Amino acid sequence: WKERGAAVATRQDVDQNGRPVSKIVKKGVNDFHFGRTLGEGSYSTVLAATDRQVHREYAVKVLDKRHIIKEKKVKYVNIEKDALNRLTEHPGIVRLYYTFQDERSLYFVLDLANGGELLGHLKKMGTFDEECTRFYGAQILDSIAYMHSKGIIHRDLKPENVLLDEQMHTKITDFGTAKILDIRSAGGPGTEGPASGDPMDGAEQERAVSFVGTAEYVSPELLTDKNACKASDLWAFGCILYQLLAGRPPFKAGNEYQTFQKIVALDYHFPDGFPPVARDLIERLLVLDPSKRLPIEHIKSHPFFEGIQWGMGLWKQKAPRLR
Ligand SMILES: NC(=O)c1nn(CC2CCNCC2)c2c1CCc1cnc(N=C3C=CCC=C3)nc1-2
Repeated sequence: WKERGAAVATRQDVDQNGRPVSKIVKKGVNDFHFGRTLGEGSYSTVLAATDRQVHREYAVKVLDKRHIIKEKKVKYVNIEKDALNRLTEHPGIVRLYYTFQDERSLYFVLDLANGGELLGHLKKMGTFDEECTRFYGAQILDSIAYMHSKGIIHRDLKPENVLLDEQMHTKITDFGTAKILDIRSAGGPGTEGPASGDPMDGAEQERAVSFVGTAEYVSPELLTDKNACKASDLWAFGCILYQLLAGRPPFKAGNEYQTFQKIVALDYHFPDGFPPVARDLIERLLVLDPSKRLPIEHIKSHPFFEGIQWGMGLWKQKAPRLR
């Protein structure tokens, strides 16, 4: 694996004349004390780890080289690393600090989210109230907006991949199934979306061509024409909002195939008492035609998010007590 773009650690040192110098030091596995297992994948294990020099906790994702090659996942590993290297300046996304490798494994040194998964807290509570749904929904949306501005589609957004840090703020993780769009549609000056602001205009630039995702949150376009686009993340976002308030995802059946049938038929219902303003927003996200889903800027100004302070204020404020 080429170590490209990975940040390396620097250590403040002094030269022979006592002048401060920054020395590039490459961290290695011996620089960490490994602790509990946080998660396991088909070719990776994520462990809590403490950097022995600076006594700081991280999550270290250990990827087995032989497994990656055997399961033909080299492309996915490089996409994950490249995606994470593009997403280093947002509080709502697990940050990759640096990578290193040894003979057997690759190591991704990442933010540790000590608060566990949003899904775990939802299961404990049953459902979230509107205030909590508004706050967590806003943080997730703000992170999606940042990802999309950097030309990254997550493609597997779900409550299991929304982690919580010590302040109970969200951190989105697991970019192993992300899609990196070409620079023209990444966002930023000169690559703004067309006048309509519709995330799907110029769709030929924004389409990705491979199948990924978790059944309950997969968008209809991924099932019908195998194409993911930025609006596919907004479909998953609509499913997450519904699940926070209802305590279950909108599309769930006895098996994956039946779940897929419900999705492409838009076969879902709101439980009695579901908050009407939230229902209005979700109905504008769970739309079969991706080009007709509410674009992010319109979601932010929807009445459901009234009172949300978008931008850094959202990340500085105290998280509401879960109830
Ligand atoms: N696949 C990953 O990159 C990844 N997987 N995990 C653990 C998973 C457990 C199942 N649900 C999805 C996440 C992590 C990361 C990134 C980096 C990362 C940082 N902090 C945590 N923290 C956790 C704390 C308690 C329970 C689970 C995870 N976990 C991870």
